[in-house]
Amino acid sequence: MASITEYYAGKSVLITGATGFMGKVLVEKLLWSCPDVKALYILVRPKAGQTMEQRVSHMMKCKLFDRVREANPDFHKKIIPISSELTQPGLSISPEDVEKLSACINIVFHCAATIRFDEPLKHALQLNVIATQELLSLAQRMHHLEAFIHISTAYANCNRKHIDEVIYPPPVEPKKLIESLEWMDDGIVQDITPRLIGDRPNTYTYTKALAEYVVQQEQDKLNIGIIRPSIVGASWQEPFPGWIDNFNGPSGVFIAAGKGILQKNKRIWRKTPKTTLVYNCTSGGINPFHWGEIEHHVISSFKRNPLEQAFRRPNANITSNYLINQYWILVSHKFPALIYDLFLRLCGQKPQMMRIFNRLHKAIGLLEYFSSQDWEWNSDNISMLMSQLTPEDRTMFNFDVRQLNWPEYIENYCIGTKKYVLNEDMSDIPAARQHLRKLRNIRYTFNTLLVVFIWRVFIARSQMARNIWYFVVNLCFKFLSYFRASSTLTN
Ligand SMILES: CCCCCCCCCCCCCCCCCCCC(=O)SCCNC(=O)CCNC(=O)[C@H](O)C(C)(C)COP(=O)(O)OP(=O)(O)OC[C@H]1O[C@@H](n2cnc3c(N)ncnc32)[C@H](O)[C@@H]1OP(=O)(O)O
Ligand SMILES: NC(=O)C1=CN([C@@H]2O[C@H](COP(=O)(O)OP(=O)(O)OC[C@H]3O[C@@H](n4cnc5c(N)ncnc54)[C@H](OP(=O)(O)O)[C@@H]3O)[C@@H](O)[C@H]2O)C=CC1
Repeated sequence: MASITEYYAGKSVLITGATGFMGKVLVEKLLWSCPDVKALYILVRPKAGQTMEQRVSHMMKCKLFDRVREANPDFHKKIIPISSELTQPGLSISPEDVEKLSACINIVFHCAATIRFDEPLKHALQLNVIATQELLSLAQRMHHLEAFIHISTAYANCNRKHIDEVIYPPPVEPKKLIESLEWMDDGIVQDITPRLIGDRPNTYTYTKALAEYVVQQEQDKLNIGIIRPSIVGASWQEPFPGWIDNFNGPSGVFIAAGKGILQKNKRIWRKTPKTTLVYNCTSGGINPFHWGEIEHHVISSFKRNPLEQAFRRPNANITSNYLINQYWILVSHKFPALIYDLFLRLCGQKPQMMRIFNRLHKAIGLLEYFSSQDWEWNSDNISMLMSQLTPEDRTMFNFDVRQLNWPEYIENYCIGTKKYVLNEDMSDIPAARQHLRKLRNIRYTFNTLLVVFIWRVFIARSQMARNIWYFVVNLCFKFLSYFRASSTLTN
């Protein structure tokens, strides 16, 4: 049997979403571990004032590609950008490019998607479902296609508690939904979205479920693999530990905790985990790690490697109690934010803390569905795949999460958010630690003054408080006298 590296030798691969988080990692891994791959065709659109070429050249300068660049400075020659806007008919690929792709592509990886939880349904449907259909049509024109790999999510079927490696019936027939939404204006679609998505939390998981069904419909014509990762954080080992470039999933929450703008958090649990080619890529069933443990390691990691200019000391206590949570939001988030914004206003600067907290609460609200429930994923196909690999491939393409040391992973993850998401320098850590010590002293001083103030107010108003106070002071005095007398006798 050919090894994976041998299999890719001389092959041409088409990748959508190559400029995204997962796509970039895939491009890097293919270039590194399959150096004889013939070409990687990537569908890219112009964006944010940058042409397709500028975007690709910028992407290839990313630190992620350091080892590939070092091994082969000409690696960019294997990357062939194809202009494509996935929301347009025919993916807006030129007829010449369609010809080219039809003639040479052997494997397709479909990573592109909108992963926003608050995406309007029409747009999520357009990108996650209709564009997938278009890509499948294109794939059918490819004369040498061997596999179509669709990247889904382990949460596509999050309305179920036990998720097998099968395609479940879709919540609605995609074709009918597409036809109905076509004539509706955005306002109507927004109004009926909650009814449509039903027991799913957002348009993302809903449209990803529809996309799986759409892909499965082509299984008689194409060799299809559906990959369902759960939550993808920073890189584990390759190309180096801790690489991450976004705030998605839990990363934004980690950063918020590290910056001290997440003092208390809602309760989080975690207990994660056959048509033949669906792969649930989850870790909970094999190497579980609970949100409570994650919290502990994230906080202690950020105390060792603090982020710059933290608002408060890293913290995030998990609570399931709604009232306690609301209390901490008020006391630990809103009140300090208000004071800080007032301070900024007095200094003639624009207030910003309240805005950051509101954004954070919105993000946490959207994540809460996932962080407060348990799912059980069957991952037999993943285990089977692992057992079929040669020992060399198992090392080169290591996805055995049993070997993952969670505390070490979380440490690298946190350092990765500091270095690659926030672009902070590791040499600033001593200054950041000094800043945390200053924050701790401010907190102690503030708390002491607060206690003294409250007590003084209380004493001034209540005879009973005064009596208790005199009783306690008297008791302390007596205890001290007794202690002094007994120590004089002993001497
Ligand atoms: C230390 C305590 C830890 C204890 C553990 C606690 C963990 C709790 C968290 C649990 C997380 C559970 C996560 C489960 C997720 C499962 C999902 C399924 C898996 C997937 O398929 S992955 C894809 C998931 N998709 C996402 O994660 C995207 C979610 N994001 C959004 O939908 C939007 O970004 C959001 C949150 C609605 C915000 O939208 P908007 O207000 O329009 O802002 P922008 O997106 O334009 O961003 C503006 C600006 O803010 C930055 N940003 C984005 N998100 C965050 C964030 N969470 N925290 C901080 N900052 C964030 C963004 O980069 C932009 O910055 P610019 O500089 O570009 O302006
Ligand atoms: N990250 C995670 O934790 C998980 C991700 N997944 C899945 O993995 C896949 C990739 O996710 P991830 O890399 O995190 O997402 P990103 O948001 O980082 O990347 C999305 C990619 O899709 C492209 N794209 C979006 N809209 C268009 C468009 N209209 N035309 C052309 N390209 C477009 C983006 O291009 P551009 O740069 O031009 O915007 C980008 O390359 C998705 O299918 C997602 O569902 C599944 C589980 C977990």
